[in-house]
Amino acid sequence: MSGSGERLVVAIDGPSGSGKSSTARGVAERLGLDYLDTGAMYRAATWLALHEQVDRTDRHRVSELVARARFGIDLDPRTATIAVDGVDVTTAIREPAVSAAVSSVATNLEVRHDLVARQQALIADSSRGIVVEGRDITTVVAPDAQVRVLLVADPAARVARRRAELGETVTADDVTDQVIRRDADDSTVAAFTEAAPGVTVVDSTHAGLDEVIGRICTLAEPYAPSAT
Ligand SMILES: Nc1ncnc2c1ncn2[C@@H]1O[C@H](COP(=O)(O)OP(=O)(O)O)[C@@H](O)[C@H]1O
Ligand SMILES: Nc1ccn([C@H]2C[C@H](O)[C@@H](COP(=O)(O)OP(=O)(O)O)O2)c(=O)n1
Repeated sequence: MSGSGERLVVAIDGPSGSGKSSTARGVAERLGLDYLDTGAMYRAATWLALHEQVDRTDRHRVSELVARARFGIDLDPRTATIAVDGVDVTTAIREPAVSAAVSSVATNLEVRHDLVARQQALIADSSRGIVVEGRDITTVVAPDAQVRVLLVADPAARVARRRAELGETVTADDVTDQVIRRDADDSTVAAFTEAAPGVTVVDSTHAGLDEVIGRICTLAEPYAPSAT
């Protein structure tokens, strides 16, 4: 399991727009590790609930639907595709409708229990070592990871990044909803606003992507002799 010394596990948590996905993928590519985006799993569960038109306030129905679903998760950081019951949803899970609804599924504790178990199984099965990113990786999913990072950035920087990414497709209010409101909702079930003991805080507000990737690779160096 993670932390036992044989396989490197890098756990990265942080709020929306802090740079988790791009940073985690970059670290995984540089160190030759697998990559798991746990947010994509909550998004895929949300896509399924929307697709099946299940009432998301009916928490038990949503969790039953998710429990029956087969997730196809590609751990290659260069591709990182995700499928639900054989349907590739890699692009669909980034749609505004999924972003707006995902917190209602991510705050469903039955769904969390199910997805955390699946994430831990994927980590246990990774023979190369793995970079895992989300909101509760350093605290719940892989608290014994050798490298544990809380990636933060000022709210204004996070909103600006999301805005640049989404472009003309969304309004300023939508972007603020996707970043600030969603973090407030998500932080009711996962502690990603403060670093847990032993977790290194990395602030990306004024640090470029390459610099942030480099800092995390440096933290991993003692555990990955081939790391640069
Ligand atoms: N250190 C950084 N400096 C500037 N922009 C960044 C940095 N890290 C990521 N980004 C950009 O910010 C946006 C959001 O990054 P992303 O990795 O999706 O964040 P998260 O997964 O935390 O929501 C992307 O467009 C990404 O290229
Ligand atoms: N380990 C995780 C990962 C994500 N979530 C929630 C929080 C978010 O609202 C959604 C989607 O996460 P995602 O990382 O894709 O969100 P951002 O791209 O950072 O905006 O899932 C969670 O509760 N626990």
